Amino acid sequence: MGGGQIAAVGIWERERVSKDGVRQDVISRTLIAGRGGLCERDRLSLILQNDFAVEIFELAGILNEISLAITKLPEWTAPEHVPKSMMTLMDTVYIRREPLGVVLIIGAWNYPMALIVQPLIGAIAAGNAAVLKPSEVSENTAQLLGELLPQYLDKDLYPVINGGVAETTELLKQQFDHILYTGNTNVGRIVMEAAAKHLTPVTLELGGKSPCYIDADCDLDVACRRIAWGSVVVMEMGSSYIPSPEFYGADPQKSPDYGRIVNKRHFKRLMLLLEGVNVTFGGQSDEKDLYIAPTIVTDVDPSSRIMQEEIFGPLLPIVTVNSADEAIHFINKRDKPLALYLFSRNKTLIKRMIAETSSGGVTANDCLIHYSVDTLPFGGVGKSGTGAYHGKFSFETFSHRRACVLKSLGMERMNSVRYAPATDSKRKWTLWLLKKRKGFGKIRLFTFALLGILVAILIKFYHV
Ligand SMILES: NC(=O)c1ccc[n+]([C@@H]2O[C@H](COP(=O)([O-])OP(=O)(O)OC[C@H]3O[C@@H](n4cnc5c(N)ncnc54)[C@H](O)[C@@H]3O)[C@@H](O)[C@H]2O)c1
Ligand SMILES: CC(C)=CCC/C(C)=C/CC/C(C)=C/C=O
Repeated sequence: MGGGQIAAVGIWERERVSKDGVRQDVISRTLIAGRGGLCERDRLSLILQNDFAVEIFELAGILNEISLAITKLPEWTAPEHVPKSMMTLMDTVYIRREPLGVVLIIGAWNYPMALIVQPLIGAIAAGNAAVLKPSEVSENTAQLLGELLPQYLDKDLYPVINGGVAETTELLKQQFDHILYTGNTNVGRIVMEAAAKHLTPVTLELGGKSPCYIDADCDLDVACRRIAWGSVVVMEMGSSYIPSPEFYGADPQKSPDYGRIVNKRHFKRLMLLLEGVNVTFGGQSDEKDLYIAPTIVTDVDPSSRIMQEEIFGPLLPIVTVNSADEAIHFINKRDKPLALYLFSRNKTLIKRMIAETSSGGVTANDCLIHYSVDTLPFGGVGKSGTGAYHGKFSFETFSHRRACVLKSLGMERMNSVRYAPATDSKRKWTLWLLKKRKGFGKIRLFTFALLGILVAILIKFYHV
């Protein structure tokens, strides 16, 4: 796709969304159209085999966010009236959310549908056109998105560009109004560099290592089950780390619920991480089947590869610490993670660990749940990412907040205090007028008007 074509899409969209009434109608219809398309389970199941995982981890979030956006759109797009200073007391002061223009959404392979469509919902709700670049690693979903979306959404406004590094590199040369990228930190740098050439703002949804602390005061059985579930969900793999057949039977390779490594490259990468470490559970693999058993590694050296690199597979290294303080120190010595998981019965300790560390999000006594709450922003901090989305935060990410002050041409006497020639009295009045008064939002317009008139009389009286 050429830059001209993308720019043209942006201009047309900007014109089309410039009237709020039209905008809401267009957006609602677009979201509803998308919803119909994505609900078509018969089409999806052609390619997506594991219905439970697809429905719960990919589609549920998408459908809930579409409903939320449709319901909340009038509220999100309404002008937001804000507290005023004395100087703007008689003016209309508000924030207007406007579309940014044309945004680029680049997805990763582990939730290939959700990582493209969830940001897209926010982009559409905010009134943007969006170019979509699904991950080529999950090629079936990429193909499905390429086939399905143009059937339900305007293909000029929401084109799907499929391809690999070469195509993404070409796309990144174009000028966009925002880029949301999900993927690894190294490519995150490439995306940010390309965006910087056009001064394009970015949301980077990156990764890294997310620590999980298990306190001595904990129900280990519950913690293990929830951590096992969390590992499964993130890795698109499946097995309980508990040495029991509870989740997947005696042989996870035979379980229909247990996934496979996404491709040979990732299989080899994971097997390399296992070299020279102490495997205490699992470790079996079958390259032809891209299968790696759920594996626990203990007595890990913090400088080993498995502790340095992001894993993204069914390998769980366990580091023993002697205290919560040591765990906090361990976490703070490393890059700020995308997520932090804390398991303890001690609520005071959980609050302390949250206060003394930093991460994109936290879930206590479970894994990943903060991702599913659409009233929470989802994103990283530091090396795990910049910016956030989900629910209203997606809408905000893809909106420009335009500061609007609408004055009348009257009240010139009050304004005169800031005009030359400067006097001490004018200086004092101006400083007073610039002060923000608490509680203005609750005072009625009538009281505002009275106050304004009073100020004007005082200023006239003092001949400033
Ligand atoms: N923060 C989040 O929400 C989130 C969610 C899922 C995954 N992740 C992170 O994503 C990573 C896994 O994804 P991945 O990076 O292996 O995914 P990936 O290989 O699917 O790549 C992601 C995207 O980057 C593009 N890309 C790859 N190399 C590129 C290059 N040189 N130049 C330009 N574009 C390029 C790909 O085409 C793809 O669309 C992990 O680090 C994981 O933690 C983060
Ligand atoms: C549906 C429930 C209960 C949780 C959602 C879990 C989920 C899909 C997490 C994904 C988190 C994510 C994108 C991690 C990054 O790699």
